[in-house]
Amino acid sequence: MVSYLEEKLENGMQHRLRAGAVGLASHSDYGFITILLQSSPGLEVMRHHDDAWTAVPAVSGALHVHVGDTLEVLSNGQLKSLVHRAILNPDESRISIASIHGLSVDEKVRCAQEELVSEQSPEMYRGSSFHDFLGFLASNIDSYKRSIESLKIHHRDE
Ligand SMILES: O=C(O)CCC(=O)C(=O)O
Ligand SMILES: [Fe+2]
Repeated sequence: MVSYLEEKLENGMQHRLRAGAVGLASHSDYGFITILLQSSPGLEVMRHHDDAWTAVPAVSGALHVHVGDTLEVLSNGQLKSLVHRAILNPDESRISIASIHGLSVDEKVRCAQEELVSEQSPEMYRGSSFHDFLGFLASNIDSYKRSIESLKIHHRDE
């Protein structure tokens, strides 16, 4: 059993991949905000205005904070969640710690109704919970779809 595990783990080791390969595929995080600490470069974010990938420098002790899907839903799209990914570097080991902040598993979040929804500005996303998100992941395991796309409400005049 040990050799079975060793072989599987060794095959899955990311250092076997070429430099610059994507280690963690493009995604946005569930939750309101993510607070992330990286020990060396690797994190890349997609710029909102032109979708270009931009490396986030690893500054010792600096925390990187970004908006997650739940905050996009809560703000009715006024704040956009950040698409990001992690790139491999076979010469340097890298540790990243991501702390993703959300509500309890069955708590559905939808946007603030009275403050943000009107005839001119209709609700843009269906409410959903972390439980719903896990269900989405399980049924889209082989695709790179973002769960927030599945929450968008399509209004008739769009
Ligand atoms: O390793 C990284 O910098 C990214 C980690 C990440 O995106 C995540 O855990 O959601
Ligand atoms: Fe992430």
